[in-house]
Amino acid sequence: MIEALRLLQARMTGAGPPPETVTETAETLEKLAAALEPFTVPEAAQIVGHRTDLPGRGQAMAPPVHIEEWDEEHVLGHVTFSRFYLGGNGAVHGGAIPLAFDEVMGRLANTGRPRARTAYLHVNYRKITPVGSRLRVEARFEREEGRKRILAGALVDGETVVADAEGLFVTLKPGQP
Ligand SMILES: CCCCC/C=C\C/C=C\C/C=C\C/C=C\CCCC(=O)SCCNC(=O)CCNC(=O)[C@H](O)C(C)(C)COP(=O)(O)OP(=O)(O)OC[C@H]1O[C@@H](n2cnc3c(N)ncnc32)[C@H](O)[C@@H]1OP(=O)(O)O
Repeated sequence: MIEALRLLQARMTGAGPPPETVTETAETLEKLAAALEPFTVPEAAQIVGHRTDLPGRGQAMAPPVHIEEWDEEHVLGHVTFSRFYLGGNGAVHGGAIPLAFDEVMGRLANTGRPRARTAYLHVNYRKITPVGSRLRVEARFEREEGRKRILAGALVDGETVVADAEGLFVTLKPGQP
């Protein structure tokens, strides 16, 4: 279902369909939304966001980062930004890149350590990030200072770093949401 939605997002973004196809598509989507409505559940019971075995934990919003290596110190993976993530002129939207970093660095920050949330994410856009290219995703745990965890990440196209990031993740106090 999530894979199919991702495909739909990409196809819809890239489409210039005739009015009758637009109407038909909208009706089909409304029917699908209505079919799912009776199955609305509390957050803890939903599938999306909880499937750590799926790219982006099953969130169709998050770019589909495929994790290849993952331990307490580093994460390695790859991602291809589909047409859905297009900003303009073949480049990925600047807001989609932090989504990928937050997902990967947030997951790393929360691996083998108490829960932490993103306090900041500083992203450097070094080159345009091309839509449709398979990119390497890297993240590493840099250091810990009390409740603060500093992580680094990079998005690499071949040998070229297209974006890199520093993230601060702060350990949550008991009872902190
Ligand atoms: C969504 C996941 C949730 C968390 C994970 C849960 C379970 C994990 C399980 C599996 C994980 C799998 C995947 C995870 C994938 C993605 C995770 C994404 C994570 C997120 O996407 S999460 C959403 C966005 N995130 C927020 O929604 C945070 C909103 N915010 C706050 O909740 C507070 O703001 C908080 C808690 C951050 C800090 O608040 P606080 O009151 O507890 O602590 P305080 O302010 O005292 O800061 C303590 C020290 O950090 C320094 N400090 C703080 N902020 C700073 C900043 N911006 N710049 C520079 N320094 C800063 C202070 O200066 C002080 O430093 P010092 O001690 O040296 O003075």
